[in-house]
Amino acid sequence: MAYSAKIGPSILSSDLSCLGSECVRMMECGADYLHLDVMDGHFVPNITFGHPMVECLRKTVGQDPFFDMHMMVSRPEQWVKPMAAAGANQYTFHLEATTNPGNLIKEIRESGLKVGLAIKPGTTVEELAPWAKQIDMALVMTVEPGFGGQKFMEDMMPKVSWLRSQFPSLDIEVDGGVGLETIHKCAEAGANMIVSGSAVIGSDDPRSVIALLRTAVAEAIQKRSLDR
Ligand SMILES: O=C(CO)[C@H](O)[C@H](O)COP(=O)(O)O
Ligand SMILES: [Fe+2]
Repeated sequence: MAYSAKIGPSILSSDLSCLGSECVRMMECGADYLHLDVMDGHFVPNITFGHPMVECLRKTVGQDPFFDMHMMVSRPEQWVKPMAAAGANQYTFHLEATTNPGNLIKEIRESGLKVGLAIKPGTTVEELAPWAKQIDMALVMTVEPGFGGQKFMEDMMPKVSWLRSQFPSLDIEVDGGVGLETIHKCAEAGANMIVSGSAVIGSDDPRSVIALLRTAVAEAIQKRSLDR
């Protein structure tokens, strides 16, 4: 099985005045990667930060941590090169935000980044499927994008199961309301890249939460491989 369990804290719900040290803290607590939420106030009704912040975070955390950029922006084409120059590793754009996903995938790759493709809750997985063989990761949103701390949408799990059945080695990420109460649904459905914001950042013991999330996913992966 090509994919493995990876936990990527979303720093959206951390103290935004301390983003650098929060990123370092998450890596020290065992995070596999960092999920950085970029919002432009247009694609979603909220604003976070852009590539200048990413450049500063890269300087603070060093070269190793993998930055998965969740681009909740209306013109994703505009930020590929700036994000690559700032030190991003993966550029995850929304299918709903572009009329030419094929061209954008090509641009992202040519900039040396991995490609993630995200769908909002109202977008069907069949719309993502034609691109699945060209991307590194599919992101199935489990909340309406825009804010941390929302309730997990369990009715998104059939999308994850279907993707896992059709693309057995694809990295599949879930994002929104994922924590210790909801991880088992995600893991059983076949998600392997787990974004968790408030459940990790808000915990007194983020190290344990990250470890428990990873174990749940790793066990589901092992079970799936034994069932095959
Ligand atoms: O993309 C996002 C919101 O649009 C965030 O990554 C997500 O909401 C994570 O936070 P939480 O785990 O608290 O839901
Ligand atoms: Fe996100």
